[in-house]
Amino acid sequence: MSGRDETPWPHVTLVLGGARSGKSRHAEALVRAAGPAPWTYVATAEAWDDEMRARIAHHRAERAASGGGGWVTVDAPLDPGGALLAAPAESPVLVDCLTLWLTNLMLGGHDVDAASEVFFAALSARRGPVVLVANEVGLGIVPENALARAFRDAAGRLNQRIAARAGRVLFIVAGLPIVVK
Ligand SMILES: Nc1nc2c(ncn2[C@@H]2O[C@H](COP(=O)(O)OP(=O)(O)OP(=O)(O)O)[C@@H](O)[C@H]2O)c(=O)[nH]1
Repeated sequence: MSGRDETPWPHVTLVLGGARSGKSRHAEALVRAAGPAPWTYVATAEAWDDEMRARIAHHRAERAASGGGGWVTVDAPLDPGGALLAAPAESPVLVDCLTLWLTNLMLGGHDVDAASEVFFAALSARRGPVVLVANEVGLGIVPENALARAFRDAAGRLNQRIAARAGRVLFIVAGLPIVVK
């Protein structure tokens, strides 16, 4: 016995995929289909430079176009669990993306295990549907750099832990979903 809470999360969907695989678009559609607005978009990305600002503006415009004003965006680069708990009860929530959250934690020198437990507790407490987006980062060659290897391992472990408890897991390839669980 690990002593950890490992109860399942039937209300959680994990959407995995590589960069520009179409996972965000697919996840947004799942959230819109999961229940009426408001749909909470928990963003873990930070706009470090002009390219990222443009990327974020593009995503916001796409959500406005597809969601007709139904999306509420919450920035949570370090505490997506807090944003989950603050979202209206029962309403659908999207967290995009866990891998960037992990990056923020590791680059900021935070305790990844402790932060993960806080996030998992928030997932357990939530009743409404939650869609989590994460990158599948381990399909390429082994990185030469130790930090990149540690990151790749941490991302894979996080995905496994969430997939084990999520009610549904999808892998998006070239815009198309493969049902994993
Ligand atoms: N801060 C902030 N970030 C956002 C917002 N909308 C989207 N993002 C971020 O944009 C990122 C996803 O965009 P991309 O990097 O273009 O997606 P991708 O993972 O390469 O491609 P796909 O697999 O096609 O989704 C996520 O990390 C989001 O957090 C927003 O309104 N505010």
